[in-house]
Amino acid sequence: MMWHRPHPFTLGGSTSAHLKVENLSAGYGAFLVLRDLTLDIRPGLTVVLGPNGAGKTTLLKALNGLIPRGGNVLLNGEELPEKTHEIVQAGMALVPEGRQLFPQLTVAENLELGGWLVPKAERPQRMEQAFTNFPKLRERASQLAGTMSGGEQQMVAVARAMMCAPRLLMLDEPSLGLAPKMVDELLGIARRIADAGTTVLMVEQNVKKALAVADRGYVLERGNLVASGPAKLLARSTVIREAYLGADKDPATGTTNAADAVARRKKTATAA
Ligand SMILES: Nc1ncnc2c1ncn2[C@@H]1O[C@H](COP(=O)(O)OP(=O)(O)OP(=O)(O)O)[C@@H](O)[C@H]1O
Repeated sequence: MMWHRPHPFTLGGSTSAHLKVENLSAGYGAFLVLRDLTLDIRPGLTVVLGPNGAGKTTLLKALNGLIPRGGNVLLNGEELPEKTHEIVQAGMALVPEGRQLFPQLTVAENLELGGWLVPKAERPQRMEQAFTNFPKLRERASQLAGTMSGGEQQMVAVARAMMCAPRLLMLDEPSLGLAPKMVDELLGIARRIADAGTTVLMVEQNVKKALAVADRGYVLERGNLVASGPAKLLARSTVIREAYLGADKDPATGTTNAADAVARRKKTATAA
C-alpha cells in the first residue's frame, strides 16, 4: 500500500475521519436525486464514480450542508451538523466543482479566505504550511488567481480547502478540463493528502486514473449504488470495464465519457 511512501504534506495535527452515511436522501425541492444511500467512507482515498447526472455532486453538496439532507451522517461517531460553517468546524471541507476561486484576488488572498475559521494568530503558520505543501503556489503567491491555468487554479482551490486542516476533504471532479499531465498531478496530490492522514472523498469522471490512486470506490447510477469495493477490484470488475473503461475511452482527451458509455451499455442491453 502507498502509505509507506514518504510524502511532503504536513497537516498540523488533524486526525483522519470516518464518515458513515446511512439512508441518505437529498435533492432539489420535490425532486429527490438520492434515496436511501448508504456509504462507509473510511480513512484513505474513496472515489465516487458514475455518469453525468448520477448524483455525485448532489452527494457532496448534501454532505457539505449546501442542500438539505435526510438520513443519518456520522463523522467519527458524531452526528454531522446541518449548517455549512458548522460542518467546516467539525472538520469537513469541500473543493467544489469549477473551483470557485476569487479571480480578482491573489493566490495568497484566496488562501487566507480559506482560513477564515482558523484563529487569526494561527493563519500565518497555516499559510506557510500551504506553501510547503504546494511549492508551486509560493512562487505564485501574488499572482491573481483568475490569470492562472486550470490546473494551477485547482491546486489553489485544494490548498485553500486545506487551510482549515480538515479531517475529511471532499473533491468534486478535480481533474475536470485539465491536460493529462495536470490530471496526474492533481490526483497525486489527492493521494498524498490521504496518505498524510486526511480522509479524502473524491468525485471523478476520469475512471481509470481515479481507480489507480484510490483505495476504495463507489459507483452511482441515477442516484443508486450499483457497485462498490476496493479500487483494484473495481478496476477489474465487469461493470466498470464494460461501462467505463477500454473501448469507451475518448481518444482526444484520454478520459472516459461515462455517460456515453452507460448509454451505450443500456442500448446494447435493450437490443439483446
Ligand atoms: N440545482 C439543481 N436544481 C434541480 N436539479 C438539479 C440541480 N442540480 C442538479 N440537479 C439534478 O440532479 C441530478 C443529479 O445531478 P448531479 O449534479 O448531482 O450529478 P453528477 O453525478 O454530479 O453529474 P455531473 O458529472 O454532470 O456533475 C441531475 O438530474 C440534475 O439535473
